[in-house]
Amino acid sequence: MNLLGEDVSRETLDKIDFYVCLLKKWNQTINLISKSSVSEINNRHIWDSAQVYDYAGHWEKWVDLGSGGGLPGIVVAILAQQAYPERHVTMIESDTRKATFLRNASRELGLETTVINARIEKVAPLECDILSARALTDLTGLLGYADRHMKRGGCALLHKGKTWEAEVNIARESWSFDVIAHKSNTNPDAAILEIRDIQIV
Ligand SMILES: C[S@@+](CC[C@H](N)C(=O)[O-])C[C@H]1O[C@@H](n2cnc3c(N)ncnc32)[C@H](O)[C@@H]1O
Repeated sequence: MNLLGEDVSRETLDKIDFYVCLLKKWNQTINLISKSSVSEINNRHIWDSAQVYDYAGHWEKWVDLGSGGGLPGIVVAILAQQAYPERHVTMIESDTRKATFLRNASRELGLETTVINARIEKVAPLECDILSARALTDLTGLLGYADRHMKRGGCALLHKGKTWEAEVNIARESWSFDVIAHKSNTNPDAAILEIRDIQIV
């Protein structure tokens, strides 16, 4: 696997394999990913999540909203761990059983993440460099969350499905922002939206 033009180490790939094992095991009792997607877990979830890492550039503080089973929060933390141990990932997840999974998986994987078991809108502003969210809510809602938790000059990297263009147009009614749409490598209809300079209109 190649990210940012760098080869990913054997150790990192082994951690990703271990994370996949944990996801599959816990998915038998908690709905972390849809049962129908388990057979395609690497492409549908792991490499799909890993794409945001490519677009992040330099960062110290990453916040992933509505992390569920750790997509993309845990994947990003694994990718950063070896080369950039000073980088920190915080995950916000309101479902207590999923938050327990995130804490447990982080411990088993040796990741120094922070898991906040609360609603995003109730958490005090986190001032992050990078904010991510996958399969959480529409773009207008995500921009409200980003405005709360991203620091000035920060960047939101948002997984969006085939409605992304319509969502951008609707969001422009409430927010002004700069956006670059990166075509998804795992789904031709989907995009990773790189969003900066968010301001309410
Ligand atoms: C559809 S899942 C997506 C999970 C993961 N990001 C993924 O791509 O598989 C959305 C997650 O966001 C959480 N969630 C929804 N609204 C939330 C809120 N306001 N605050 C915190 N977590 C929330 C849900 O509990 C759920 O785990």
